[in-house]
Amino acid sequence: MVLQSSLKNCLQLSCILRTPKAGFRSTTSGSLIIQSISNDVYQNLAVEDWIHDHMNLENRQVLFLWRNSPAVVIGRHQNPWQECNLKLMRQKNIKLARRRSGGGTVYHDLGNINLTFFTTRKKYERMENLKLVVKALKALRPQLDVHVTDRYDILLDRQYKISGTAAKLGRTTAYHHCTLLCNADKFVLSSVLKSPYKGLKSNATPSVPASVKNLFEEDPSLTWKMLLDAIAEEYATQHQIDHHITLINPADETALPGINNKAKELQSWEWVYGKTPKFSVSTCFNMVHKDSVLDVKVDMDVKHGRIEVCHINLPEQWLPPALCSELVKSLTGSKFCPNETTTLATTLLRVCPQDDELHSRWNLLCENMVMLM
Ligand SMILES: Nc1ncnc2c1ncn2[C@@H]1O[C@H](COP(=O)(O)OC(=O)CCCC[C@@H]2CCSS2)[C@@H](O)[C@H]1O
Repeated sequence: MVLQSSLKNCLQLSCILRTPKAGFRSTTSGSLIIQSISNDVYQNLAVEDWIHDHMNLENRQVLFLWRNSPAVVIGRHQNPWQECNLKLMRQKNIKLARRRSGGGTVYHDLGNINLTFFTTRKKYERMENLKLVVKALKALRPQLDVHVTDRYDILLDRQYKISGTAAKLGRTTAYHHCTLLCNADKFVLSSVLKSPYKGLKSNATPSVPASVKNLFEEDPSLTWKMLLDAIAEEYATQHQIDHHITLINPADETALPGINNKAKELQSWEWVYGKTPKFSVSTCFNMVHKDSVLDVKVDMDVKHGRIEVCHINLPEQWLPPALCSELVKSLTGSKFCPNETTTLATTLLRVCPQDDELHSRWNLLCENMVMLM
């Protein structure tokens, strides 16, 4: 398989991809296999958006191949607080992305391949695409026991998930995308996909946890490049095109006009957290102060990622109600986010009465509130 130089290809691609949406080509063999040169999850999701919004898929189908540096990708209608361990992700520098398709939460790193199949809405066929992937795997290693389930997972050895699927159906165009676990970090995968929250209630789509396995555990002689090539080969055969992969640079505004704005939007707090369906948190924590332990109960309603209603229940003797309601007042309307809460707590503590005892109690309460987020 020849991977041509990215620059040359992006220039070619700018001509191919920028065929006006209304433009019409009379053959179906204009199908394309493209691969991203970026490992940035937001840029790669932006490529999906771009193709979905700008390409005429009437006479051409597109297969997009991409890999990301460590990231957790939640579905369009999911709640990140419910699906993953955000604190651990911040510590490990693992990005959080919300995709435009529905479904559950998955972990990506360079040991995971993503495949996006673009078609018209009419030709959208998830089962056919997944069968193509299975066929490619079998062509490479006939002994692999891989099959597609009725929920569009690909299983290895009848029990281990190696691929998860999601889709976006637009008015005229559609895409189906799936993962393929090659040698992703399974320890990180399972630890980041565990939420520490107990009292969280929401109608957000829940994920369906599964036992996962990497293909390379089954056959260490495989490489991700071999898998990509095998899939490209099978796609090319089925679409009667040449099997070469065209490299694409998702930061290339000339080839993909408007792409950088799409990536920016996908990275914004408003999209990633703000699109979370309304949820509530009811929780308790202990505050150890001097020799006593105090139980604090907190109830919050969160809408568009912002605290809409907040109740903090703690004894009047411990903190004057006026101080507690100052905190509640500034939390209301603010982002359900540790950074924002830390900033507003710092501001509040500056105007707190210069009483050391009260100051330290209030500080303790603020610290505990930050830890909830
Ligand atoms: N990378 C990867 N591949 C396969 N399975 C995974 C992966 N990461 C986690 N999981 C397992 O799947 C469940 C969630 O399964 P669930 O069925 O809830 O969700 C999915 O499968 C969604 C797939 C989305 C694919 C898109 C393609 C391009 S961008 S993301 C999770 O709890 C883990 O047990």
